[in-house]
Amino acid sequence: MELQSLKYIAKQLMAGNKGLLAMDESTNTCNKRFKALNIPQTEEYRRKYRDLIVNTPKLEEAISGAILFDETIRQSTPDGKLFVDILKEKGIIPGIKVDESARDMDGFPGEKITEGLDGLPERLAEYYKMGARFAKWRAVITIGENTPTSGSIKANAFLLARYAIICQEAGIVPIVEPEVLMDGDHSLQTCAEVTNEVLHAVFNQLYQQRVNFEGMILKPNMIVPGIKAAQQDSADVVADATINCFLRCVPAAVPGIAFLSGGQSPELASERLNAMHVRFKDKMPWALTFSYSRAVQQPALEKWGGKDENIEEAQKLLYERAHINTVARDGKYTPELEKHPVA
Ligand SMILES: O=P(O)(O)OC[C@H]1O[C@](O)(COP(=O)(O)O)[C@@H](O)[C@@H]1O
Repeated sequence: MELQSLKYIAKQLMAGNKGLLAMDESTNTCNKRFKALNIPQTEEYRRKYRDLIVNTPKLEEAISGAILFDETIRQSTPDGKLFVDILKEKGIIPGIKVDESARDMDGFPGEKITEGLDGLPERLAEYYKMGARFAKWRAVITIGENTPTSGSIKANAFLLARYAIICQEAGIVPIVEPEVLMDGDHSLQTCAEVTNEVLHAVFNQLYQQRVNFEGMILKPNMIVPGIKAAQQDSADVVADATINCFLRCVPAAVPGIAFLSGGQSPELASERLNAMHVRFKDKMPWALTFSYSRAVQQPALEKWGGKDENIEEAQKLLYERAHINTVARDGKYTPELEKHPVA
């Protein structure tokens, strides 16, 4: 595949102050989130919810690309318009999650492995025809007493790299997502050490598998303490730890880094992204943005609650959260913005 077109897509995805919208929750994950809010866990309700998202007014002002799930890329509005076509008309580039989710890793208690390479070239060819121009694969790394092991880091990194080169050969920009989970009570320092090791392993494998760094995007975790850690560090500390780690591990040829939110609150995810832009303005070789699922969608999902009469208000909240993150990408976020998100 011509590198020029991969580079062009990656550049468009990272353009201006926009970010990526992760709306690719697998059926299991989506149902889990619906269940917590007593929303029926059916295909029709997942369709209704994704309909609400893609039809959110002004979404394209804040979002450059949207990652879809296989079920979603085939879905449409009640009058038969494919979601993927609605996104394209808005100038939002459609993307597709192609991994088959993380599952328990055989022989490695407490760790996960993400698979999904079987038939990938054929699946990508179909998604390309449907309009997808980028893809995503999420590997999961768990911090525990005896984890992560080097065996699981290597296996996940290798699979990420094979996925990435297969995408590039199909003309699709791979988003490479090695997520070090926030679960647990570990310190920020531990998250930094593990993330450092994981990113080195991932870029080593990407290099060995001949992935073009110019034609990919990295979707990493921020370096944060575990959700149950006694000490919760400030946004500035998180920003310094995260960007200093990336400066050591992520080649300058990579055009963009787009964060997952990983269970941070929407406010923290915005505040931390902002701190990185304030503290490292003009010092980062890559574009840095968001690719949040929960930290952008959660307030809207809660407002919707499965009820048609709440769609408009939920869309407003979705747009506001996406907009706030564009402000954070400009390094202009203030907590005040939470009260009056759109001037
Ligand atoms: O359904 P899965 O494979 O568990 O993925 C869950 C989510 O993780 C993400 O990669 C990141 O989501 P968060 O921003 O909520 O952490 C999303 O793109 C995806 O929807």
